[in-house]
Amino acid sequence: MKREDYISWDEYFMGVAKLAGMRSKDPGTQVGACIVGQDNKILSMGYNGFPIGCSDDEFPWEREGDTLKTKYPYVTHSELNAILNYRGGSLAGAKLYVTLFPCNECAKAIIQSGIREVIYDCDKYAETPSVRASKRMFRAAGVAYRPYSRSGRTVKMEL
Ligand SMILES: O=c1[nH]c(=O)n([C@H]2C[C@H](O)[C@@H](COP(=O)(O)O)O2)cc1CO
Ligand SMILES: [Zn+2]
Repeated sequence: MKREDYISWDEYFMGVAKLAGMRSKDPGTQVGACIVGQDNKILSMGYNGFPIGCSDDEFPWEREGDTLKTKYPYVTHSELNAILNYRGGSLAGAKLYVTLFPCNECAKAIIQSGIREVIYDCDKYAETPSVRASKRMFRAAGVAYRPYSRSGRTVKMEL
């Protein structure tokens, strides 16, 4: 008889997104994303980090101060990295699992890439103009978004 305590699709894909986020060097917020095709096959993953060639040890991870001395102008968001990492063709009809609600810049890339559903975990920036703009664009473009429903399952892995 088959096992009954296997993880659900949602746990699997959000788990993969979380694991991707664990690669982030950002001391503030680590974000992970996982793009899934309509057939439940993983197409791409990403996390927030500096572009190729922009050293994690030379570019700043600061949140505050002179803009050019903060991470914000340089960091690539997890969602954009996941979209750009995909080299297989079209993402039309795909789903995006992401640990943090996408900002307005990622929302534009999500819509334009043809992703049709966003499943997010944390929404700590919900009241910011950026996230409010994302939701407005998603609604207008017909991109569905829903909060990930945590199962409460904890997974321990020896790595
Ligand atoms: O959607 C997102 N995706 C994403 O990867 N990020 C990244 C950019 C930064 O590296 C970090 C946010 O940092 P902070 O919370 O310290 O402002 O998360 C931030 C957002 C904002 O919603
Ligand atoms: Zn973003």
